[in-house]
Amino acid sequence: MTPRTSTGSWGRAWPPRGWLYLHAQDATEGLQATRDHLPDLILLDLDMPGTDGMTLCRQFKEDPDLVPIPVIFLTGTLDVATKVQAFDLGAIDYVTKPFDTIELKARVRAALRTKRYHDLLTTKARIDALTGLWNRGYLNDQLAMEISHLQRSDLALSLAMVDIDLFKPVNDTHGHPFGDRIIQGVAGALNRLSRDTDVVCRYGGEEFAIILRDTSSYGASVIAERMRAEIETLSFRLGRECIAVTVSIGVAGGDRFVETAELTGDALLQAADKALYEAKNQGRNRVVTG
Ligand SMILES: Nc1nc2c(ncn2[C@@H]2O[C@H](COP(=O)(O)OP(=O)(O)OP(=O)(O)O)[C@@H](O)[C@H]2O)c(=O)[nH]1
Repeated sequence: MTPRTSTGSWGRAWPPRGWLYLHAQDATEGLQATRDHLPDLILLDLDMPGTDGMTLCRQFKEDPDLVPIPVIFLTGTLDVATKVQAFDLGAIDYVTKPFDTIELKARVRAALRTKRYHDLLTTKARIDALTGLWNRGYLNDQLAMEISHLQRSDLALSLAMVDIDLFKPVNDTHGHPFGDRIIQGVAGALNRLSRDTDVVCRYGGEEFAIILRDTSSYGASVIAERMRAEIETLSFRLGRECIAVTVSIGVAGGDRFVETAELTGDALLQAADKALYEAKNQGRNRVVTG
């Protein structure tokens, strides 16, 4: 059964204008709707046909994709032990029926505000300060998530590791601040040449990693070659001098793994890293697909 958008049984005052309200009849439908729509907030009853609200809340909180979504229990159950259990499971609020619509809306607004702060902090903690790209922690999380999605679908996934060639001499000759400008310039080019759905990260130092969603290893090698060629044309001015840099790129695709079980984030990272090492060995400024 498909959850419907509606004004629910709370009359015309609900939902407030501009909010989309999805209504599910039971836990199975609720879990599916939550996975499909990733709502900003969940209002959850305790007594439902089949699985009860407490069990469903535990399922939300055990799923890495759903755990950040605030859950407000909306129930007729008044006893303190149940309330404590709900909060211990991760609920953000507990409202008992009959409730006042104005108060409920205020509690929903407060929960959404808290979620926005949480999202903002989470995002900030995952951004590399020098380049504005995602950092390594975010890459690892996204890679794990993408691979788990991949194992449930037919979509492709590739990873490219990009490393600036002979960067140490650039730093040693022209200084660290100039080296930083080059890292920023290369980061900007990688970002420009990626699709919105790609995840471009600074992996560390002068190394970058790009998750290419829905892309075969062949497609990824074409994109990587485009990036390599573009970066080669960049020129960084320092006084009267113009400095150019090149990058080596290692590409690994999920399609190269015969056994799906062997495809993990670490395995894809290792395969891309091995290809990068090979690109360096072959003379740098090239793309190698593993
Ligand atoms: N300016 C600057 N330099 C950095 C940063 N992080 C790492 N580096 C420098 O990047 C250089 C990396 O050098 P190596 O790992 O020896 O590699 P490379 O000289 O690029 O040589 P190949 O990778 O073999 O082509 C080191 O000198 C690091 O100090 C940073 O944030 N800013």
